[in-house]
Amino acid sequence: MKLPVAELHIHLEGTLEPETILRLAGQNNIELPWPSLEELRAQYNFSNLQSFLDLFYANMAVLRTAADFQEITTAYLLRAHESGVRHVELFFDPQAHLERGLILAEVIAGIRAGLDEGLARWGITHRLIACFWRHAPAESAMEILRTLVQEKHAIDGIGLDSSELGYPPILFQEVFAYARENGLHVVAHAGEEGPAEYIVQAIDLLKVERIDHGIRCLEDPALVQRLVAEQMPLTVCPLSNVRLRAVDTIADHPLRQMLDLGLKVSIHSDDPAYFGGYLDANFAAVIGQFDLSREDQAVLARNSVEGSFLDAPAKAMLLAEVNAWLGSH
Ligand code: HPA
Ligand SMILES: [Zn+2]
Repeated sequence: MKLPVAELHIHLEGTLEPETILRLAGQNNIELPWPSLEELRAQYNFSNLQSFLDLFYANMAVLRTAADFQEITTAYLLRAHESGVRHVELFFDPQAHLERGLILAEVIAGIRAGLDEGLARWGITHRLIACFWRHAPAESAMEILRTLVQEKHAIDGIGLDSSELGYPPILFQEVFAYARENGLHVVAHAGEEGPAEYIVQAIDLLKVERIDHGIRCLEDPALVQRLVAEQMPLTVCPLSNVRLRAVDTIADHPLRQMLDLGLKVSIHSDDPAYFGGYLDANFAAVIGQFDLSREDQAVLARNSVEGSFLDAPAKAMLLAEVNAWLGSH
C-alpha cells in the first residue's frame, strides 16, 4: 500500500516532460530554440528561480489547444496516481496562455476534462487554482480574475507565483480581497527566494490559507512561532529547492528542522518535469536523507490532507487511509 497523500503544490505546466515538449512542438508547428532532445535537456541547469522560469515559460509555447491541456493533465494524473496521490490541487498560469493568444475558457475546459478523467480512472479528486504572476501588474491579474468570476469559469482558488524578489504580496491585496469575496480559496508562493516578511504579508494582507514553499520563515523566529500556533500549512518542495539553489543539497534542506519545530509542513513536487522527480521522488529524497520514520511520513501525509481544500468528510476518509497505511506494516 502506498502512502496516501494530497498534492497541493504542482504547476501543470511544470509537468511538461522534454519528450512531450518536442512532440507538441512538432504537432503544433512551434519552433523552439532547442530543436533536439539533447539540446533541450542541456537547458535544465538552473542557477536560481528566474533561470528556471525563463525556460519554463519558453517551453509552454508548445501548448496550443484544449486537447493539449487535457492530454498533459491526464498524463500528470497517471504519474501522480502511481506515486500515491489521492487528491490534487493543480496550479496553472492563465497569463502565460493569454499572452500567447489562447482563449482562457478553452484552456480551462481542457484542464477540467483531464481532471475529470483522472477522477473517473484513478479516483483522484481535485481542485483547480489559477496562479497570477507577481512580475506582472496587479491590474492584469484583476482583469483576468473578474472575467473568471463573471463567466463562472470553473476555478476553485487563486495563487501567486513567478519571480518573487522585488514583488511583495502587498501589490496583490485587492486581487486577493476580490477573490475571497467571491468565495475562492487563496494561496501564495512566499519565502521561496523572498524574505520572511513576504510570508507575513501573504498572511496578514492577502489572508492566504496556505503558504507555498515558506522555507525562509526560519529566518524569523517570531514568524515561526506564529506559523506553529496558527498551524499554517506550508507546501514544501525539496527537489525544487535544491535545483533552484534555495538550498545547496538535500542534506542542507530544513525539512527535518521544520518538522521538529512543529510547523505544518507537507511535501510536494512543484515542477516535477524540471526538478528531477514527482511526489514519490521528493518523498524518497527526504526519507533517505533524514531517515524519516513511518510516523514522520504519516505526519507529512496528514498535513497534506488537512491543508487541502477538501470538505471535512473527504478529509476524514483520507486521514483514515493514512492511519491504515501506518498500521499496515
Ligand atoms: O517554484 C516556483 N516559484 C515561483 N513560480 C513558479 N512557477 C512555477 N514554479 C514556480
Ligand atoms: Zn511553485
